[in-house]
Amino acid sequence: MAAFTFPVFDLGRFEQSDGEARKALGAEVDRICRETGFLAIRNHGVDQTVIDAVWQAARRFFDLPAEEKQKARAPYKGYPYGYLGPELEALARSRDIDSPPDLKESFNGGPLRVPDGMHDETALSFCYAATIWPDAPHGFVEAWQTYYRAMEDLAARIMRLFAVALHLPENYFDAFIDAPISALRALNYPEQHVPPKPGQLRAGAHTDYGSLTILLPQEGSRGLEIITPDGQWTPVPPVPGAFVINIGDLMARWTNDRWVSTLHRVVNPPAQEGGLDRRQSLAFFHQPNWMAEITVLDACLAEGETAKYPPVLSGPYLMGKFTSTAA
Ligand SMILES: O=C(O)CCC(=O)C(=O)O
Ligand SMILES: [Fe+2]
Repeated sequence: MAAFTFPVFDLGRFEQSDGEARKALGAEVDRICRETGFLAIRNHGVDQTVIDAVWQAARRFFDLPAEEKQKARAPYKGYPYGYLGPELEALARSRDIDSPPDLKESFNGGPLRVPDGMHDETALSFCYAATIWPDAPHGFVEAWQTYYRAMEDLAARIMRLFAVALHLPENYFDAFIDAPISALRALNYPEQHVPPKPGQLRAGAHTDYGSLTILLPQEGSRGLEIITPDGQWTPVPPVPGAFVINIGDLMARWTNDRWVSTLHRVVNPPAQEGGLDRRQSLAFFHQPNWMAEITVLDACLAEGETAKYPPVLSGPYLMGKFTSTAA
């Protein structure tokens, strides 16, 4: 098999295209989402100052003393937002694989507002639960919210690209994602002064749960790996100035598994280098509206083929996935 090349897609070029060129670019994305489920998006239009501000804010937050960070901690196990300290999550457990906790800490935030008329008690106590903001560093909340809004906008543009890739009307997904329940997570993988336990990783092998994830790994950093179509763990190379996008389980389901929600993980820095390689990342987990009904797309069913999955509601589906990973 030919050596795997990580796919890179130019979003701005797609958005300016029309006619046959647009169809061809959509077909390219369809092929990538069927084979790899991961791609880098460049020429995405997100302002670098917005990225730098949240990156620095997250770094300054993670640099605070542990007691300071704990003031913003999630108040109980399973609470979705706030600070999640070291060794509190094992992503591999989402696949029923017993594993030591991941070697990371994170800060998590939810939707910026509760939509008018939202009275669902379960939604209000889960995805619309309050984000527990830290008091420091100065400017954290503003930088976070500005980046969150930029990610919501970028995710909506990528969903339009996905609609074209699936031969759907370009605005097909718009009604499913006009009150999305996405979450933003800042991750810090500390230097490893103590060797990891057997089987312990920075992030255990998992798939993401939602429609798509917009990942920003630390520039030039190593560690993120995906299973490529040949079944091998393969490093995602740094692509300067690009976001890494991946399909989540809900999108795989929506497309009747035409598109793949690819297994990925973050491996430890090489022990021979002393484990002294801190790594930071930002992950935006895009998730359709709480009440969006996700029914296998007709466009993904060949003549005579039937859907593999019954319809699910986006919010309750996410909740079911979420509860399995607390360590
Ligand atoms: O930090 C990374 O590069 C990936 C993190 C990830 O896959 C996740 O949190 O779901
Ligand atoms: Fe992930």
